[in-house]
Amino acid sequence: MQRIVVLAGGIGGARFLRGLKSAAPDADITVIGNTGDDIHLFGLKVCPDLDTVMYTLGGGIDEEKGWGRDGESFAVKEELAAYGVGPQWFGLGDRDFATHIVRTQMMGAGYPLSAVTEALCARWQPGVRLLPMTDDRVETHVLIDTADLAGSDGAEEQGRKAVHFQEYWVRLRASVDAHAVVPVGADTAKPAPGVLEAIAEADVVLFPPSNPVVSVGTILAVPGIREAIAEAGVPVVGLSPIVGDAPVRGMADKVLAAVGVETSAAAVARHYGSGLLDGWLVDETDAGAVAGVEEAGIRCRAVPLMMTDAEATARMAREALRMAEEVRA
Ligand SMILES: O=c1nc2n(C[C@H](O)[C@H](O)[C@H](O)CO)c3cc(O)ccc3cc-2c(=O)[nH]1
Repeated sequence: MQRIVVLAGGIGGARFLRGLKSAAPDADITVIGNTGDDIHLFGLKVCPDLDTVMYTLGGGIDEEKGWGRDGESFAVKEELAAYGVGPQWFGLGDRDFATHIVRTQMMGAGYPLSAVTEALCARWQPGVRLLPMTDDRVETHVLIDTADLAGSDGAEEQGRKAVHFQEYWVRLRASVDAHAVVPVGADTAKPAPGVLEAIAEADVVLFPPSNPVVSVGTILAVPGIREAIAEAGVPVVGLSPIVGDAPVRGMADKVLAAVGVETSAAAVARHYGSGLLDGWLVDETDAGAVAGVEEAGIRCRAVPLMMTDAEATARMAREALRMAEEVRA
């Protein structure tokens, strides 16, 4: 049986995984999920990327938004607002709240996030083994100018401030410049149980079209994970989240700029580098980038990369697996 390890962020990773499951129905898939987006709200631990993968593969996702539960209502959020308790900019629905309550309760009882994730997945049956990248607390913070924060009247001394990734992404809609992206806690985090073992036993490692900085980049920032992938000696193939010099969805350009990477399919491949990446798929629109990526020592091909429907997404997954076989040969 083919053993596939996938490093996944939120929506892009989850949708790609759906395609991968249909392209390789018999494969044993382990997903290493980003937890740098996690946030504590109302006393609850919220894990957006793990939940997005779990709900998407388990059939409980809001398909239109790509995050949160289907058939959602927002009574709790409205009641909290009536008490003047925020933040209101983060849309937690009633059904979703139940997940965070169960998670927080189990963690309060001493279970690590990896065990809690397994327990939540017992209900959702995502058809993959979903592991958080770490059981330790990692929080991605984004450094912005204080002048860009609402409420700043410009009179106070101007400087820089680190805000939680979700505040940057959801409240500020990544509308202001990011000067740095810091996965706080990553440097001392340990890979969660099973992560290094899954990588060591993998036949192929895939980077879906997830955000290279705040999703895949954060997972790679956990000491030991990047090294394990580089040393696994198996094909590592990625799919570009950048098509035609713009992110397919989300605002990846903002955080790419913060780490000094141009928003292009070729620049993202070079950012990962040939020491990590063996193969890279770019969209047909970016066929002109293929030669440059190959010059950087990474096998590259242009194929359709828009996850417009299940079949198109499955084709992308098949192309990634085919490229892995070519690399292996
Ligand atoms: O744009 C939004 N994204 C929301 N997301 C998505 C999420 O913040 C980001 O898209 C990811 O963290 C990026 O990978 C949620 C995800 C959850 O699991 C639970 C609640 C939310 C709420 C929002 C929201 O209000 N607005």
